[in-house]
Amino acid sequence: MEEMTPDEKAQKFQRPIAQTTIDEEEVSKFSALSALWWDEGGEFEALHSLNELRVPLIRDALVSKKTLEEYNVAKPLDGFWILDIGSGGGILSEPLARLGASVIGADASEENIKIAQAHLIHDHAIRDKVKYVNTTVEEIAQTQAGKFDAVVASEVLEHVADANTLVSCACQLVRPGGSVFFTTINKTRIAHLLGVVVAEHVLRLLAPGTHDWEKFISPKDLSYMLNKNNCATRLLHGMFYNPLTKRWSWTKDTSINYALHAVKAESNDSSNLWTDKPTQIKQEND
Ligand SMILES: C[S@@+](CC[C@H](N)C(=O)[O-])C[C@H]1O[C@@H](n2cnc3c(N)ncnc32)[C@H](O)[C@@H]1O
Repeated sequence: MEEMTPDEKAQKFQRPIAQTTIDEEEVSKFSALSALWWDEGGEFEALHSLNELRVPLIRDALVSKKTLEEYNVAKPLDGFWILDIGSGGGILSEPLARLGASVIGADASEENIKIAQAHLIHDHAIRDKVKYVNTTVEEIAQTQAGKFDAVVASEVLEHVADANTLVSCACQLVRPGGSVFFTTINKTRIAHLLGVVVAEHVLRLLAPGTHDWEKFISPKDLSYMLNKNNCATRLLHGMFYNPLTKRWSWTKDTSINYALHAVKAESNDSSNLWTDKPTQIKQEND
């Protein structure tokens, strides 16, 4: 894949923030599938099983291992405010609330929000811990800057009109010292072959047209955007989906799916961010 020159890269990421992250076609696609969010063996099966990786990843990044082991707390995320951007049917918001977090799930699709609310209402243990709102990250950023301990955008970056805007707003919304988490798809040839051609057209794991390779983003570019917004990448993991077992596992290989955790600087001093790059970024094959 062709590398951009530093000048091209700066131009690409320094353009003014777009008005909206919404790609209407993408949002309609998910609205049309909204009845299927909680069919655990259906269209969103891979998102349900992705919880096995992403929920512990978020928990362990926010709460130290020592605290988890020594205190054996049932709700380790008690007291944490988490914004789940592109929350869909609430597949990730709900387990985060079960760990004690107060969660705002925001989705651009009204249908998704209704499904998420309808599912939540039956769960007495967490129904007061989650609030779903039909809005975008840029709207929330106008009033809630710095209010969240963590902002999560899982499997969302590859569906928005402007990833740069989403990343910038996510970084505004998190408090200094807080965390941002992304899971998404790398912009590589192998990701196109397996993530689009095989997953959508051969194995039919996803509806054809679910993903557009043009919207995929490399961990390098994502880290660059985060750095520009005062957030330093702390952890980068590849994720592999086995279509036979329908399970995910962690892998060093970030060439297809990956998870990234970044932390916002405590002050506006970004002078140390460039030295904080994860070593695994050098290993990616894009
Ligand atoms: C692949 S789903 C991921 C859902 C959820 N994060 C999960 O992993 O279970 C992508 C979601 O992002 C939402 N979405 C797309 N563009 C958005 C935007 N600009 N702002 C907020 N949500 C958006 C879609 O409606 C859809 O629910």
